[in-house]
Amino acid sequence: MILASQSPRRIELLREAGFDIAIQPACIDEAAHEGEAPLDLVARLASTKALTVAASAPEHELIIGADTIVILNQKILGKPQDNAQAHEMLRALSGKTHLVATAVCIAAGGRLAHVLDAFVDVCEVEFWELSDTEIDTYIASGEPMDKAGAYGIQGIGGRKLVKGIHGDFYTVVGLPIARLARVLTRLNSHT
Ligand SMILES: Cc1cn([C@H]2C[C@H](O)[C@@H](COP(=O)(O)OP(=O)(O)OP(=O)(O)O)O2)c(=O)[nH]c1=O
Repeated sequence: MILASQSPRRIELLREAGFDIAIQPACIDEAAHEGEAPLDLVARLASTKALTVAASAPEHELIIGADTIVILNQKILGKPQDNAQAHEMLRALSGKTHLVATAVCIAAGGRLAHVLDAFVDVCEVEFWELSDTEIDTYIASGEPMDKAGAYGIQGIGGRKLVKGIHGDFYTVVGLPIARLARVLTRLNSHT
């Protein structure tokens, strides 16, 4: 099985769940298309990652692609480019409830690479009201930089910013592992 992702969190979650995976990140253009809905974008990116790697993978190999986005008032918050953008995102999330969507796509490799299964899992996350000092202290920790929405629920973010969640914690981290494990078990029992 190949994970088409460089995310250390996804690698760790799959390995901890007992899956033996090889890593082959897919470098793709993650920009949204004009007028594309957030859930359509996240699903497209997960399947593009999986299919890009699947095309050069061995026949019958399973490839997993995933993508995570943060959605506030129908708008997508990606990864911040710099501290100023991280501040802007965290200011917008302060005191509000947003959605985190993680799309997962499982593809079969080889010349006839194709999608075997795909789903989007959504979790609701509520933030405490944040002061500018709290935001700047959090940014100074370095945690926001490689993360959608400029926070990590698994780190300091979860201990300082998050008031509550409704849904799967691991969807926010980047991979709804329990749901994915069920799909993989079903697919493996068919092969
Ligand atoms: C909201 C949130 C996001 N994130 C992370 C999950 C994802 O790794 C990242 C979103 O970026 P993605 O583009 O989904 O993934 P990635 O760039 O890390 O890896 P790849 O493209 O190779 O698959 O944000 C957290 O780790 N914790 C959080 O609480």
